[in-house]
Amino acid sequence: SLAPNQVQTPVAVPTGAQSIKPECYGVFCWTYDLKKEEETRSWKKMITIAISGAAGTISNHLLFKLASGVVFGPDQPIALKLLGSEKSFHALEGVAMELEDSLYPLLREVSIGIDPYEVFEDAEWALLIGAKPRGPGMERADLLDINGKIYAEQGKALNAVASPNVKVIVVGNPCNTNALICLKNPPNIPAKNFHSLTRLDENRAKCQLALKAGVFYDKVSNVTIWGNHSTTQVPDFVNAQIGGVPVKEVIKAQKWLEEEFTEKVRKRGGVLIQKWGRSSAASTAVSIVDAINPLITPTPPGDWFPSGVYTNGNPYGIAEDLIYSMPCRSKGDGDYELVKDVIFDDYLRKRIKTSEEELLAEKRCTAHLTGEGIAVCDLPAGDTMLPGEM
Ligand SMILES: NC(=O)c1ccc[n+]([C@@H]2O[C@H](COP(=O)([O-])OP(=O)(O)OC[C@H]3O[C@@H](n4cnc5c(N)ncnc54)[C@H](O)[C@@H]3O)[C@@H](O)[C@H]2O)c1
Repeated sequence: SLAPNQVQTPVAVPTGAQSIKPECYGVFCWTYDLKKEEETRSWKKMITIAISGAAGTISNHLLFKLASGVVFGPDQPIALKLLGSEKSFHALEGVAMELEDSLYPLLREVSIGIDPYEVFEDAEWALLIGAKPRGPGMERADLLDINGKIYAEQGKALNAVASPNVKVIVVGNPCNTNALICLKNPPNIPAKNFHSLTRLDENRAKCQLALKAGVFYDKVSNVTIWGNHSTTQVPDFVNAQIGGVPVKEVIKAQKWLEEEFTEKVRKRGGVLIQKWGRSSAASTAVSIVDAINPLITPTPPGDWFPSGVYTNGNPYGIAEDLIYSMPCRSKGDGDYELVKDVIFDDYLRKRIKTSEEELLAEKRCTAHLTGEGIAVCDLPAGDTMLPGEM
């Protein structure tokens, strides 16, 4: 008999060579009789999740979380569609082999490929992680162009073959502008469905506030990361709470909050690279799970979560037509609404503006990829892109 947290292993029903789908991988090519299994348990309808950069370091942590059921639930069978680059195709096969060998009952299909028009077919979630790293001496404008082209193409592919209501989370950097480019290319997918990942920054901010206040992380709520996933981001201690009380009433150290806390969160990625020798991967994968979760579960009353979303009709006066991280609430249906009751002071306003200016400059620099004419790269002085996470 099965313990309550176990799921019965499915029985593969091979129905002959004709049932083997050419695009699938290994054991996942067998056709399972899902209908028959549904009679014995109450599984939901299978969902399809596409992941780009699937042979990369972040994905290597993320895929096993998705397959285990901790993200979408123990009654949610999934199909994984893994997109790699030509260079990473062999590694992608290795990833699929490891998924096979993990015997996850909920993982019903795995397919791998390098053509987004094939891999993104019917995707209901697209977790776009694949990107070129910023090489030594590479200018920011070059990185925006190289990765922007990848995201323009993937946006077009999503538009052509994914589910029309696909939810897209862009992780590959520079993730806000990549997400904007991606959403500009598919005319049929609502702009509201596109997110850039700032959940890692939120988690880092919560950790630092918990450390300073001497409480566990779960006491910290209402943390917003405003703006770009870069060193201009604004971790908001003005609206954040600890145990339901404003942070400023618990941590009575304004200078620490304004300077040390803000710098620590903004530069955490770079410091981690100095220690680890590579960019954060495990905690990024965890933060992708943490970014999906608030979209599929109702936000607890009074709380919110930040996400890089489209600034169409935002109540904060931030320039329209950007992907900018702002506080959101969700009913758990995959959609979200922006939070209206936030406090602004001069400190926040000024910094929110700086991040906005950076994103506007990134947008001008990628105009050729969004259909808005000739690109002009007047990026602000000082390298504000997260060191090493590029
Ligand atoms: N938003 C965030 O909070 C955050 C945090 C950490 C890292 N990142 C970013 O995530 C991205 C991935 O990081 P990683 O550590 O997994 O890198 P990685 O280099 O280990 O993996 C990236 C993978 O993407 C693949 N790839 C490149 N171009 C591709 C394309 N056109 N289509 C599909 N796949 C392609 C590469 O072959 C590689 O396997 C980077 O851009 C990094 O800067 C974002």
